[in-house]
Amino acid sequence: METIMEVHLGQKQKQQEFTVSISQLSASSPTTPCSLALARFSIEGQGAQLRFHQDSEPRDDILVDLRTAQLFKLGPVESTCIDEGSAINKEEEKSYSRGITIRFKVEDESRAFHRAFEHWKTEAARVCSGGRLENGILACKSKFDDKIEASSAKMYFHYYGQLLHQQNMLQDYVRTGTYYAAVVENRADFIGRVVVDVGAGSGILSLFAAQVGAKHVYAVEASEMAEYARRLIAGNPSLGQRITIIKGKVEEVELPEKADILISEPMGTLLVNERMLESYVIARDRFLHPNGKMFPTVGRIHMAPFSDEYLYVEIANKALFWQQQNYYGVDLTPLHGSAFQGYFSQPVVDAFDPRLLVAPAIFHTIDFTSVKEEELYEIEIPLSFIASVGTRVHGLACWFDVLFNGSSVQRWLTTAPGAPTTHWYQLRCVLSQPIYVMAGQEITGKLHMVAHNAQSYTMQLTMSAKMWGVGAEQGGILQTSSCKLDLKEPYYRMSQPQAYAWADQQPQQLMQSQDAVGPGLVQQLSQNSGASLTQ
Ligand SMILES: C[S@@+](CC[C@H](N)C(=O)[O-])C[C@H]1O[C@@H](n2cnc3c(N)ncnc32)[C@H](O)[C@@H]1O
Repeated sequence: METIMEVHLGQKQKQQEFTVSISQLSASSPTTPCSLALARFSIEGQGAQLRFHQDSEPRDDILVDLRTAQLFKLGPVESTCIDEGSAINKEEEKSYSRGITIRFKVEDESRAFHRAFEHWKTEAARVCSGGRLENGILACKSKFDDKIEASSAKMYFHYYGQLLHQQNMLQDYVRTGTYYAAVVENRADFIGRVVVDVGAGSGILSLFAAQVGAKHVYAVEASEMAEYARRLIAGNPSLGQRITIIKGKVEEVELPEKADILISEPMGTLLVNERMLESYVIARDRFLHPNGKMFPTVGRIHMAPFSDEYLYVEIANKALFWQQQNYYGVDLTPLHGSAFQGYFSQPVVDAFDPRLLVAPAIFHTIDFTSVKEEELYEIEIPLSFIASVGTRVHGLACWFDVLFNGSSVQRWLTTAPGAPTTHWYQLRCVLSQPIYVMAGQEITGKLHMVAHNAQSYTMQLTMSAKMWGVGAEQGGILQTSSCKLDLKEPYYRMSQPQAYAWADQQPQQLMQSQDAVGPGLVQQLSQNSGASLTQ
């Protein structure tokens, strides 16, 4: 039987109650007489608290700040709770120390209360950032909320909450087929194991894990897609009985046990867009046993300079509109420069012919098993290439691949140019000022990416042509070009006609299935491409 647990701390969802008898002693008031109260633990919008609700008005409730409170056993059925924090309810004095004597009916109840107290104290410490608002209310924010703008997160999870977008990913057969193959070929990594599916979406990867014999899969999904996943799993009962859908962010939910293996599809454009890799790494630190496996295990960003006159002219021409001096009698030219730069600040997303690359590619590796979440906030990649041909370099072409480092089979999922196209396509950063190179000349530079709170990156690209020929050993720079781009605002060029027909000219191995495509072939393609460049 499948279950759905709503675990989203910060909302009124987790509660536990005990009926007890209490009396209160505080610095400002004498001991109160014994009275019956409902002791209720909760993590709410107001923070983590223990509320003693007596028969009277809710405003007479006694609220205890679980981050600072301590509980001592006075006897088998009697305990005292010391609260040394500031008042949570604003009517109370701002700073105090008070004791609440609690009497239980039976010893078992006392034990259960102590256990719950410890559990909720741990929860309180974990979910509360420690910030206290002016009105004395605890501000509980998760790591996700701390770094991501609420409006961005809202749009993001709204997008993934729709079946049409999940379908788009499911219909990327290169993507989904490679995940399936990686799981099936490495069933030994899943049989009898506890699995966490990080950002489960429709639940497809959880179902794959259950198919190959996972003991239990916890499928964590923050968007409304969790409900659809529950329905999909209910419709596949033989697998669904080993899957638990948990609606919430991986940064916030609690799981009943640690995982042997994480499975996830956290890759965005250029691998890092959407900043979901950070959630994958947080999930690793929160849920994975030491030495547990991660599918995928490693990701690589590949980069190579390219030459594409058609693309350059197309982008530059977009700004021509602003060259008009008489647009209904208005001179638009003062804005031409800004419009021109604006178009070049958009990374171009499309599938291009690998023969446009003018040097063998280099790559930057991110090991998901060891990278620290903070290391993904800023990524700096030094660039160094040797041009294979003399040409105009229009910018940097980028793509990524990920490795499933299974115990039985190592499988790569690649988004390389020339390999079967995925829904990620490839990405090109186009320089507004191209640079000229000769065959054998060194191209240096830097790709600097800084994460922003709209779940993406600002990119700064610099490319330089180094001195070449006589005197080159002195290492001077002949020409430099830079541009700043926002990975969040790409130019999706897929609907545009491609300027070249290349399918029938590809090497035979490119026409073969994804099985044949690995990082070795990607390198080979990149090496070949420069030599056969046609402009
Ligand atoms: C790229 S989709 C992959 C969906 C599914 N695993 C698949 O392979 O078809 C990523 C999913 O992760 C979810 N997600 C992203 N960040 C998350 C987070 N911090 N916590 C939980 N789910 C998250 C998104 O809502 C989305 O459904």
